[in-house]
Order: sequence, then C-alpha cells, then structure tokens
Amino acid sequence: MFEKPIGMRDTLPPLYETKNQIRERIKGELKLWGYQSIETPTLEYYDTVGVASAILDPQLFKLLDQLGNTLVLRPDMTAPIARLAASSLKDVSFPLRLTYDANVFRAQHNEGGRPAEFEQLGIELIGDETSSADGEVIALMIAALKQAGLSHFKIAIGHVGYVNALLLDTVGNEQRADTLRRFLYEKNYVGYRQHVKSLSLSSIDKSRLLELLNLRGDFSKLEDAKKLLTNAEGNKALQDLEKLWDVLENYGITDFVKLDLNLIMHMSYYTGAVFEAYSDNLGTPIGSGGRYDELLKKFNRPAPATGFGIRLDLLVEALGNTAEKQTVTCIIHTNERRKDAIELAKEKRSEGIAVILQDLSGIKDVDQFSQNYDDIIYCIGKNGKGDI
Ligand SMILES: N[C@@H](Cc1c[nH]c[nH+]1)C(=O)O
Repeated sequence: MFEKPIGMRDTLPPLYETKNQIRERIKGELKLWGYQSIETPTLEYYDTVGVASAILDPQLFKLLDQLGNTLVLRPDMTAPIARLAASSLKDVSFPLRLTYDANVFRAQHNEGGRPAEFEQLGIELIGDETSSADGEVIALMIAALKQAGLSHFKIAIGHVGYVNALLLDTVGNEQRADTLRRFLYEKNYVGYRQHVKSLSLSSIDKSRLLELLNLRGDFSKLEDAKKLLTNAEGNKALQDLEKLWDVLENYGITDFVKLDLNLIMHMSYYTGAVFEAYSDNLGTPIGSGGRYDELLKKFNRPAPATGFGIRLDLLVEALGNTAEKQTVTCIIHTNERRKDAIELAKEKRSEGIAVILQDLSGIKDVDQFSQNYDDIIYCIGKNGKGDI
C-alpha cells in the first residue's frame, strides 16, 4: 500500500467530472453577479497571512523556505485576498467584488475522514459596510447553491457581536466566555448546559446563558434576543440583523434563512453578521461566511468587508453523484487503417464528439474493452473509411 498523508485525497474520473460540472455552474453564477476572478499563491508568510487567517495554529501546515522564513499553506482565501486588496489592488477603489476557486489546507491530526485539502469557491465584497452588501453576499450564496442543483438547504444567520456581548456581559471575562464559545462552536449544547450549571453565577445569569440556546429558529426570535441583552453592542448587533432581514426580504429569499444566535465560526476574524449553509442531508455546513470589518486593517488598508466560501467536496456529497455522463466513441483500428482512423476521429471531434483511438494490437480482450464505450467503430478492414 502506498499511503497518503493524513487527510489527503485523490480524485478519480467520475468524481472529477461531477466536481467539474458543479464548479462551472457556480462560477457562472458568481460571474453573472459581476465578481472578478483572481488567483493567489498556495504559500504565504506565516507572520502576515498565516496569522491574519485567524484559524487555530495546529490547523496550519507550516514549512520553512530557504531563507528560514516560516511559510504556511493557505488555510483560507480571505486573508490572502485582504493582502491583495491592500497591496497589488491598493489603487483600485472600493467596493471590490472578487471571486476565487482554490484549494485550501487545514491540517488534521487523525484520519477521521476529514480532508486536509479541499476546494473552496467563494467571493469577497470589500469596502462596503451596508446591509445591502451583507444581503447580497447571502443572496449570491443561495443563488450559487441553487444553480449547482441544490434545493433543500437553509442558511443559518447569526451575529458575532451579539453572542460575544451576551457571554461577556454575563460571565465577566474573556477566558470564561471562551470556554462557553468552545461548546457552542462544537454544537455541544449538552456540554454547554452542564458547564453553565457548574459556574458560580446567580441563577438569573445562568438562565440568561441557557436562554441563549433558544435563540434559534425564525427571525421573530429577535424579539426574545432584545429582551435578553440590552447593552449597546447587543442593540447594534440586533439592528444589523433587522436591517439584513429587510434586504433578504427584498431579494425574496427569507424562506431559505433562519436565525441562529448561537453560531460561532471557525475563523476569529468575523465581526458582524455571519452565516452557514446547511443541506438537509448533511450535518456539516457546505459553506459559510460573514462580515469581517477589522481584517484589512492588519494589512494597512482598513475597510469593512464580507464574503463567503462554499466547500465543493461537501456540496458534491450533498448533491450525490449527479454528473451527466459524457458519451465517448471508440475507434479500434489496425496498423494499416490507422491513418483512416485518425481522419475519422478528427472529423468527429470537430463535431464535438469525444473520441478515443485504440490500436487493436494494444488490447488483450476486445469484448471486455468494448463494454466501456457507448459507440464503437472498427477500422480494421482493408480499404475505405469507417466501419468494416
Ligand atoms: N474564508 C472563510 C469564508 C469566508 C469568505 N469570506 C468571509 N468568510 C472560510 O474559509 O470559511
């Protein structure tokens, strides 16, 4: 057996074809909304993009270059694009609408079935702080998923500002808030409840923390959220969500969204409304995103921004194997008729038909070989073109 490193995957032809078809559909949609494609390098400096990516350090693949600088395999595309917006694109005025299709890398520490390299298709809308921008990004994610063929899915929308303010307001310090955030991040609500009960807090504070778990469902829950937290950060977050709701209504997509004020993201650069897309048949989110208004400051071009990334591997899983099979014609020929076969193949390919040319003496079992093709043409007679 030739083992692969943990989390690394090969893609075989049928899956490759499915991925390719879905990828093209999504890219087509992102283009129709005016987003421009870009590419960035796979390797970035740890100190700048690696740190800005705001993913847990053990999830980064690190290596050294010849000069001793620490490099990382990019764990996402948002930080590299922030770097780009602040350097090569520094003279291009905002808002910027960029899209990418790239492999990203997140180290796995055991072979638990999770890939360490996967493809993301995403967008970044940089330099626009409006709720229209937040709404556009969510609307585009929905349009892209629909275009890919997905129909049964929901977008859970939360707000980093609300959950952080509520936790801090109740438990008093970041460290204790972090422990609670960890439970929410893992969606371990049983653990969260047990932990809350074990804290030395008043029963009012404990019930506030438990009440947070109920802030999931339709957007009318925003009213309960208002009662639970009345400080300035909380109000600001809820106002953001109310404005966002109006935009989503304008797009006519409220059937696809629900509120989840427990949402904690895997990247710590988020600052506002955040969201995750769930297909009905998969437990893991197939895409996620949100507002990150502080990230560009790290690259000396402060700007508000929002965006999303869709995981192609998970989307393909959610869709099942849907590739339309490409039909291939096979021309089997002898030495004497090779020239005719090449001519015929050329003619068919120019009509858009995929053709395989196969020398008869290169196959052991003609019957078995033929089974793989929809259409077989034998060029093995003495004269003339086409079938014998
Ligand atoms: N980069 C994020 C997705 C995202 C794009 N823009 C904002 N968020 C991720 O990998 O999950």
